[in-house]
Amino acid sequence: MTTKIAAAHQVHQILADYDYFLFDCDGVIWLGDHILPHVVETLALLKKHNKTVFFVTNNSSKARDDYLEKFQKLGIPDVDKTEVFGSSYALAVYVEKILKLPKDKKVWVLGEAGIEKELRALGYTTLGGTDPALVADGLKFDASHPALTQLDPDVGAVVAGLSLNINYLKLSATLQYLLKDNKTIPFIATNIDLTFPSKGMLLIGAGSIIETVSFASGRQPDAICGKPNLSMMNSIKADCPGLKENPKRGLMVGDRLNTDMKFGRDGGLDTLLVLTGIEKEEVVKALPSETAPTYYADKLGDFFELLQ
Ligand SMILES: O=C(O)[C@H](O)[C@H](O)COP(=O)(O)O
Repeated sequence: MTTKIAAAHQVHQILADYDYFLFDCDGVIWLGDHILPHVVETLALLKKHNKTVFFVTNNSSKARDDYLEKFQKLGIPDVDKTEVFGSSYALAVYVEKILKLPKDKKVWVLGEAGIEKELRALGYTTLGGTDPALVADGLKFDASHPALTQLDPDVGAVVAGLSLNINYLKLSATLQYLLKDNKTIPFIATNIDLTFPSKGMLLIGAGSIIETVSFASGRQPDAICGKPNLSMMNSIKADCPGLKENPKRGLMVGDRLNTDMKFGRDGGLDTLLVLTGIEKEEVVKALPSETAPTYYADKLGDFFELLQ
């Protein structure tokens, strides 16, 4: 059973019950480059009430510094890098801390600049990714392309995420590394979102791209670093002892059940689903209590609007 937030007294109750607000971004804060209605005012309201806010996004196309620019551009001021947790950053930390990939090993990237930047910031050399040789204008597929025929022997990990400039060459080159050395090169993914909410439509999500190379290689990723993986939650809790001690004072706000809501629930937080991204109200209302969000709302901006 879930409760719809539709009245001012419910917003007051939420402000009284929670100190820590974790926000998903695509489909909650913005759709592409469009900020959703009254999000700026809602975030300002939370700051006014001294709430702690984190932005937790599975979108790996940007690094944390790029997100700071995006927040600024969309009129959300004063976001600090420590408040932004992206799957590109989570993946880079995984490669360094969990996989312990030596820095003289290279990383093959199926994805965008966000992953490359976060890996390079930790001292890794990346291949693939946004390399212009793989996306040149008018490039026709050629099975003798060096990306397919001259595999780099120093590649020690294959990472995959949202790839907005995907093509057959990039997918096929990724497949070569996944098959190489009897399929032993570690395969790390950012996230499992099958679709990507954009203004007025759904686009192909990172999960669908990763599924393509998984299917072709017969391999599943060795790790998926974004939501709902709890290593991201543990990093947030490590930076926020209050949330760690009392997760029930935390509210995870998202638009997708199998990533955002599961992430919040598994982390011991209460959850709020907004209907501006992936899920539909009739689905949410019919969920059994184990998977239903604590609350749902038409949009995040309702917090502000209901108090007017
Ligand atoms: O396909 C993807 O990577 C996701 O749909 C998308 O970018 C998720 O971002 P989030 O909703 O976590 O901000």
